Amino acid sequence: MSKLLEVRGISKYYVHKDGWLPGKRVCALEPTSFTLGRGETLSIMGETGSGKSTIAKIIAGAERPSQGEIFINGQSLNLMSDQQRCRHVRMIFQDSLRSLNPQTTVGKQLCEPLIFNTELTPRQQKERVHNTLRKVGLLPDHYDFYPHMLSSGQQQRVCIARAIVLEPQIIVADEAFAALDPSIRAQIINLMLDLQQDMGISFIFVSHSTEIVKHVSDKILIMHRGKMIEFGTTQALIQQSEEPLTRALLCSDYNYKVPLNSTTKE
Ligand SMILES: Nc1ncnc2c1ncn2[C@@H]1O[C@H](COP(=O)(O)OP(=O)(O)OP(=O)(O)O)[C@@H](O)[C@H]1O
Repeated sequence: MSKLLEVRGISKYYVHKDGWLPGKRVCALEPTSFTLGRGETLSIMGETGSGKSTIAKIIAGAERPSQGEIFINGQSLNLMSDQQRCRHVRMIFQDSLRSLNPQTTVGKQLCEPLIFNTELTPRQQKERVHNTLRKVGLLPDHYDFYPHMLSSGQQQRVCIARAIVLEPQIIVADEAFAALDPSIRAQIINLMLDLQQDMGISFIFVSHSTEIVKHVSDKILIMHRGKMIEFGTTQALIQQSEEPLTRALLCSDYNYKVPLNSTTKE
């Protein structure tokens, strides 16, 4: 599998602006490195506050790392414009359904990334959006619908359409499907896997669901208090890991309690 993404030593410190200790530096992510191949799926697991979303946001460009660098096809993301980065990596957020604008039609919302990031003419934009709607199992007619005219499953498909309309190489989904009804969630995950097959997209999922992680992942990264505990293929981690946290997250028959003081290091 050819290397698409290389994450090299990224870390993140936040400085508290208010609260009890203004000015205090908090380490959300210690230097972390891993790679991902084209068309592969990586899941990031770990308890709350362990740094999963921080990794996701840094890869998607929503946060800057304090240190380290990320390469896509050997090209540093630091040296790319926002436009270039958008064409490589797109993110589906936890509250993606709420990120749809209720006052704008689906078509206009899907055209927006094309207007800002491509040279396509309005006619080509519309054509690309129609094709993208078909790819996610919607109809070209949905172009003129407003979000409230769609079911939650259809709205989620619009969010996926918005992520793939620029034909990125990587999609980062941060707990994007957790709030969905289980039957819709299964359909949406199968849709993502079909898109991966058709378009060769690599996925990075942040997930708490062992079942989903085992079903979709080629590789898994386990986080604890801002530190990478383990990174490896799904099979290797399930069959060979001796890390208590990995086994607790992946093997339901393993009984391990995450220490109560397992908040992020300061
Ligand atoms: N903007 C911020 N300012 C200060 N601290 C932050 C900020 N964003 C995240 N943190 C802290 O960094 C740590 C890691 O947060 P992160 O959101 O990456 O965790 P997570 O593993 O995704 O948690 P969850 O599963 O609950 O979403 C947490 O302690 C969090 O409080």
